[in-house]
Amino acid sequence: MEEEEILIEEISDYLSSEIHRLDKLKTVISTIQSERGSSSYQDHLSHPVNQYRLIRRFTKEWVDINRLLENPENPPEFEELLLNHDEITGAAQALSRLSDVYQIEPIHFATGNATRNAPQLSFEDSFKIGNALYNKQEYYHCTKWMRAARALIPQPDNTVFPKYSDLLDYEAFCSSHSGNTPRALALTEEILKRNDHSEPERIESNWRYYQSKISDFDSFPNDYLERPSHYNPEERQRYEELCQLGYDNENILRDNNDDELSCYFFKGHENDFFSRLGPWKVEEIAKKPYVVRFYEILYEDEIDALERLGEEKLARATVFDPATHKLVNADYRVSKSAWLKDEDSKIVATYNRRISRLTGLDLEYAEQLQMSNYGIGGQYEPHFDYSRREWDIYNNRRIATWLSYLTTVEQGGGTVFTELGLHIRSIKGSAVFWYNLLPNGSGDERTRHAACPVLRGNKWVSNKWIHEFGNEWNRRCRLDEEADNLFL
Ligand SMILES: O=C(O)CCC(=O)C(=O)O
Ligand SMILES: [Fe+2]
Repeated sequence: MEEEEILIEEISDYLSSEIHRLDKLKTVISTIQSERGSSSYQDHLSHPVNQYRLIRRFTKEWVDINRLLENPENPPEFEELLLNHDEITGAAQALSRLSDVYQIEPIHFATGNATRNAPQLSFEDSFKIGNALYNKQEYYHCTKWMRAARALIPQPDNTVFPKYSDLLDYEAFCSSHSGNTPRALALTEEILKRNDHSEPERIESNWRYYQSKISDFDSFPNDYLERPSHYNPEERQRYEELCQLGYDNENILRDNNDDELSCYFFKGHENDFFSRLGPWKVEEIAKKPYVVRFYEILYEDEIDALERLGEEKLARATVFDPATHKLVNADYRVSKSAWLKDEDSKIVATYNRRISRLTGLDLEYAEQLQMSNYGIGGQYEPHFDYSRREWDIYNNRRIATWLSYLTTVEQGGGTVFTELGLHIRSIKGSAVFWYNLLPNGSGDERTRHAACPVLRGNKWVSNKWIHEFGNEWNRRCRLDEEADNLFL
């Protein structure tokens, strides 16, 4: 009887720990299920908040599940899907970038007011994002996310981690490091008043420290936060203002309305019978320099095929290790671009021929077709497409760019020309063309441009960079004139 009693106790312990384990598993899996929602994957992931949450699940919830499954005989194998914490940091930085460029306060991301039909972030998520930024010493953004977490924390907070006082503590530290010590002091005083922090001595010593630093700042407004400066603040501001045109009112395309622009049907170059029979819709976007958009330049099935080819190459680049011929868990960031050759598909070759026919330019020296997919907050800061390195200047630079859009982005994700004051929306099936070099061969600085971060949607573009060589007769060297139509 005694032996049996011990056995019963042991089995009961075992049972209750197993029940506890299974309960936990159940809770985690149902959290995951509820976050996944019921819309299509494409639609779901068009929201940056959902992209963040997917990344978070593979650093937290699935890691927990993996641990909870340690004993059973046949656990599903998914270790190679788990992400390390850098991914959360990347996502936190991306959300903060969106917050800066589109002037959306983190609390609006958290409450679902940032994009149409947006999901919400919990206070834990806001804290986690703030914490990742704290670890990266990005105190300006850390302050904002901690503040959002504080606004969202359930009250009273006895059962949650972190507690309200912990959030105050983080926010105080980040405020102080972003230059607002009076704010840090006020927040620390609030912690002391609450009298529920687990390290009261540390909080008191913080309070003394902030107090000692404060005298010079007396007249600071309480919630003042200075945004860290950028290496080129004026261009940065122009870039952000132009990007903001793509946030909501999609009809506004430009803030510069000086040129007389028109739309026309383009019947092609001499001997282009194809275009004469089926002219192309062209919209002039700027005259000097000449920038045009072709509409309906790619057909639906071509777009699908190009995206598929691009995706295959992107996927291979991230998970396939050619040295070992094995699937590897790449810890470097996912590359965004893939290059497509004529031989990859008839569709690529056909499209390249079309580009050549419409621009009147020879593609023998052109680069392969580049496919780019922008991830969470994906962007490309202001740049020139032509090289400005000394050596390259005499060596076959990119004379022109043919930029195709394979998706329509719901919010954000336009291309902006910072010198021209232009915002070009990403419209599926269209392509924008411009010359990067003046007819005398020097770089045209007015072509400085950038890709705005994708706020909502999925952005696929493709670049075809056409070079000088082979085009000596197609676009002749001239000293004084600039291109003011497609064939100059
Ligand atoms: O994606 C865009 O809108 C522009 C991309 C770009 O400028 C580039 O890849 O050079
Ligand atoms: Fe570019």
